[in-house]
Amino acid sequence: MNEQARIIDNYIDGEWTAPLSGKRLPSINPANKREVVGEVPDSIDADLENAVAAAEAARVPWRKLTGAQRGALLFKAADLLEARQEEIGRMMTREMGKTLPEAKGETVRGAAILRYYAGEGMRKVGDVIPSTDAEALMFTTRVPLGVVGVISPWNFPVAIPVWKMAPALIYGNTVIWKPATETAVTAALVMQCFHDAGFPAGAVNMIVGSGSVIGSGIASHNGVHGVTFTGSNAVGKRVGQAALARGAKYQLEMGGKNPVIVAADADLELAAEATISGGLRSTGQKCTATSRVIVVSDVYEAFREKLVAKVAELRVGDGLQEGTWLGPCANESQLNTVMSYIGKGKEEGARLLVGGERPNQPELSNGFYVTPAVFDDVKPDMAIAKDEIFGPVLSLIRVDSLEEAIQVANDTEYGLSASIYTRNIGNLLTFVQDMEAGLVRVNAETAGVELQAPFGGMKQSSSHSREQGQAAIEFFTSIKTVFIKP
Ligand SMILES: NC(=O)C1=CN([C@@H]2O[C@H](COP(=O)(O)OP(=O)(O)OC[C@H]3O[C@@H](n4cnc5c(N)ncnc54)[C@H](O)[C@@H]3O)[C@@H](O)[C@H]2O)C=CC1
Ligand SMILES: O=C(O)CCC(=O)C(=O)O
Repeated sequence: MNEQARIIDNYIDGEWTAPLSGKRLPSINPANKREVVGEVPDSIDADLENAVAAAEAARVPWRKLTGAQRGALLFKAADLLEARQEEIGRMMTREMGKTLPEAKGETVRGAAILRYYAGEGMRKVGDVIPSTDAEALMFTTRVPLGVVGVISPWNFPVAIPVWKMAPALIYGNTVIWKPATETAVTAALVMQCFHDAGFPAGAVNMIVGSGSVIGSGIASHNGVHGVTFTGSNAVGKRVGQAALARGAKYQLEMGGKNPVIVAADADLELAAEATISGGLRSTGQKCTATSRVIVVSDVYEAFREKLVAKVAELRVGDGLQEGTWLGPCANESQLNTVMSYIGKGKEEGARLLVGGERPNQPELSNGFYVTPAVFDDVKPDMAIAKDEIFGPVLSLIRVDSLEEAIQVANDTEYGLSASIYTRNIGNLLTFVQDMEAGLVRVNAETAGVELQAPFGGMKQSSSHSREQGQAAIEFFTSIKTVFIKP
């Protein structure tokens, strides 16, 4: 990697390697589309072949290290990531727009994830099970899948790939990582931490290129034994089908249309703050972002007034500038999607109360900015209430009772995260029991994933698998049942 010019290479077999196509794609600053942050590889199948060969050659020696030895490398990578949080955070902000405090926070979170999984190298991997044969010893152990493909999106350029790569590596797999091209310079800085930590050649590799060539190539390559993906539903399904067709293991983490329910007894101040933080931080570009705000009629007007007043105060701007609360959309196509949903919302009869416009300050004119929007009078069958927008758009939906609130909240093809604001124990227990989501949160925003707990969705939000915490071992290993007789 050339640090000065930010010309990024692939990382294969322990070395930075130029793409065989000789071609690179620009990585653009969404706060200023004239600023090219880096030139990143536009790789071809032959680059992927080299990475698969390197990961395959490394896989037995890597598996044969002890968990403690692998863990020591993860601890080193964590220290480097943490020490470089300023540089990595700034690059993340320049590549995808989230504010610098969020970007640095995410980098530190990456270090915490690496440390958590470093410790996993010393924990138990199986159980002793009584055999029906009195002389035999029967137990389970776990073995790595082999070569794991990691396909990651641009919205969490550090945390998501790290929460996939760290468990893959600690359990003895080798890795081929395809980051999103939009954030591939940040990815290269992460990769440099693994390199500097001293991982053996081939244990972890990075190939940058288009999804249709490199992403799809990983999903369908017979030399890749497991594929873990986070991104859109449309692509996730294709990845899953390609892996299934050749008998590989796969894990998909996809969209959400996450509701917050505001009950009649809610602390409205807290609920409004959490709706804003959960829905609009990172410019609404989280799969756990709040987008449907379901409010019981007793407090509807009072809550709406608080919410709109607070949203109107949020400062949109360059994520590197102090005081910016909300950066631009990550890329032009994301901005176009958001603007088209704002148009659809108006056409379908919802009332735009605030935001939803391109800001008119001259200093923002070259960025992919949109002011945070709140729609009123949203009906559950409108597009803005059904589709994942992945932008700073909140939809207020009025209901008459908690029962109706939960029914509306569940009326979606997604089931990732949901939250409720209430102080009534009956309400919260009903919500916890009846809500169809992988993550349910009471008096807390819908976003906010803890690395030591399982994370994943129901319905179309995931392949029904879970990531993070102890759950990760289920994907990244296979159980082997051992029966031994003297
Ligand atoms: N669940 C989540 O965290 C995310 C959801 N999204 C959703 O997806 C929408 C579009 O965003 P995109 O960046 O276009 O997401 P995407 O699903 O196209 O991209 C995610 C990753 O998959 C790769 N990819 C693309 N096409 C592929 C293919 N045919 N085979 C294998 N890999 C492929 C991409 O290069 C990237 O690394 C967003 O508006 C949002 O709704 C996007 C990013 C993250
Ligand atoms: O809310 C978070 O911290 C993680 C969200 C996430 O996984 C995503 O947006 O893809």
